[in-house]
Amino acid sequence: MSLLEEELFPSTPGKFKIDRGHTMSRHFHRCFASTSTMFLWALFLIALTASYLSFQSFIDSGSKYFSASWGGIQWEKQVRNSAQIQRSGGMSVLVTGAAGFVGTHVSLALKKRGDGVIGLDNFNNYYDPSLKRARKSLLNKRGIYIVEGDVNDARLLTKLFDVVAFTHVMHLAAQAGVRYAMKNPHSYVHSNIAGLVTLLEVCKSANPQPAIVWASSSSVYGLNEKVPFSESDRTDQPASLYAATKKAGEEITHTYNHIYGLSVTGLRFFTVYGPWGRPDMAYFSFTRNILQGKPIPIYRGKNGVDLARDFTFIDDIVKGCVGSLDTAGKSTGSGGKKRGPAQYRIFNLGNTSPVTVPTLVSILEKHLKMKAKRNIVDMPGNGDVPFTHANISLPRRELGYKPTTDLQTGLKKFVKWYLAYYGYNRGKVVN
Ligand SMILES: O=C(O)[C@H]1O[C@H](OP(=O)(O)OP(=O)(O)OC[C@H]2O[C@@H](n3ccc(=O)[nH]c3=O)[C@H](O)[C@@H]2O)[C@H](O)[C@@H](O)[C@@H]1O
Repeated sequence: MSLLEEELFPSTPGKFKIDRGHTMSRHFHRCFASTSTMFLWALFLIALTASYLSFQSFIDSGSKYFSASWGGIQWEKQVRNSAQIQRSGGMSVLVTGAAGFVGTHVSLALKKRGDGVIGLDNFNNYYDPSLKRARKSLLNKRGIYIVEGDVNDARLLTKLFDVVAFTHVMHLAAQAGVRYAMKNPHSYVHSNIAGLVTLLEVCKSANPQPAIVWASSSSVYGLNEKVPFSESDRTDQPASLYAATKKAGEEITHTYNHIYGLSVTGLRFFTVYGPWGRPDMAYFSFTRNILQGKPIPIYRGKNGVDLARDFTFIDDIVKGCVGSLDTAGKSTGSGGKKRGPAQYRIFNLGNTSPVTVPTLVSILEKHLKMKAKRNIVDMPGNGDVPFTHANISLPRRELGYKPTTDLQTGLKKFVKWYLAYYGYNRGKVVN
C-alpha cells in the first residue's frame, strides 16, 4: 500500500494520524465511516443481486436441459433391470436418441435378441413429440426403460455409468434435418457437437470404457461429385451446417479414439425411411400432403435435373447398426488413460440404388392410390445436395451388411404403418 493510500485507508484505527483539530477529525471520521458503510451496503446488495441472478439462470438452464426426473433407488432398479443382459455373450447398450426413429428400431432389435438396453432421449419438439411418446410406449412394452434427459447432462450420464457398466454406447441422439440448420443453427452445435463431447468425456472416464457406435451422415460427402461415394472420398466440402457438424463429429470422435483409446465406429446413414419414421423427411410429409390433397414441393436441381437419394430402409440400417456393435473392438483405455491403439471405423450404410424424388412420389401415389399435386420448384439454396449414392463394399466386407429392401417394398411397409398409425384405416382423417 502506498503512503497516500495508507493515510486515507489505514489498516488499523490506531494508525490514523490526528494532526488537525479534534472537531475536524471527528467530522472526517463520521463522514468516512458513513461512506464506507454505504459502500459496504452497496457491495452487499450487488453481491445479493448477482447471486440471485446466477441462481435464476442456473435454474433456467437446468430446467431447460436437465430436468431432474432421475435418481433414487426405484429409478436405479428400473435402469438395472432394463440393462440386464439376457443371453450369453450379450451386451449392455446405452442407446441415446432411443425415442427417435432409428433409436427405437435399434433398441427393439437389441432387446429382442437378449441384449440389455437403456434408452436416453430429451423428447425435444423438433417434430411432433407425441410420436416420440408413442415410440416410448412401444419400447416400454418390450421392457426397455427410457431415461428422459439430454446428452449435455454430464451428471446424468455419469450416474448412468455408475449404475450400469455399459459395454457399448449406440449414440443416435442428434439434431437431424439438413434444411432446418438455417433456421436454428445453434441447436446443431448444442446436440451434435457439445452433446457429443459431453458424452465422449463421460465414456472416456468410464471404467470399463464402452465401445461407441454413432450416427454420422451421408451429407458429409457434400459437394463430392465422385460416384458412388466411398468412405475414403473427400468430405471437406459440406453443403449445410448439419453436414458440417456431422463431419466435426467424425473428427472429434477420432481425437477421443487417439488420445483415450475409445473404440469408435461412425455410420454414414443414407436417407433412412420406414415405419415410425421422421415427419420432417420428404417421404413422410409427401404422404401427409397427398392424403390431405395438398400440393407437394418437389425440388429440381440445376438444368432441370431431378434430385436423387440412395433411400435406405430402416430394417437394413438396423442390421448395419447391430453388425457394427457386434464387430466393435473393445476400447483400450482405463481411468481416462489410453493403454493401446483402439479401433476407429467409418462405414457407409446406404442402399446403393439411388431413386429420383419424382419417382419416390410416383411410388407413394401407387401405394396410397391417390394422385399427388406436384409443385415443381427449383432447389432452394438451403443445404441440399443434388444426389447421394453409397458404395457399400467396406461394410459388406467388415459387417456382412447387405441391404435387401428396395424403395417399392419399403414404402409399401411405411404407407401401411402410416395409415394405421394415423387412423386412416378407421376412416379418420388427421389434419
Ligand atoms: O442421408 C442423410 O445424410 C440425411 O438424410 C436426410 O436428408 P435428406 O436426404 O435431405 O432427406 P429428405 O429431407 O427426406 O429429402 C429427400 C429429398 O427430397 C427433396 N425434397 C425435400 C423436401 C421437399 O419439400 N421437397 C423435396 O423435393 C430433397 O431435396 C431431397 O432430395 C435426413 O433428413 C438427414 O437427417 C440425414 O442425415
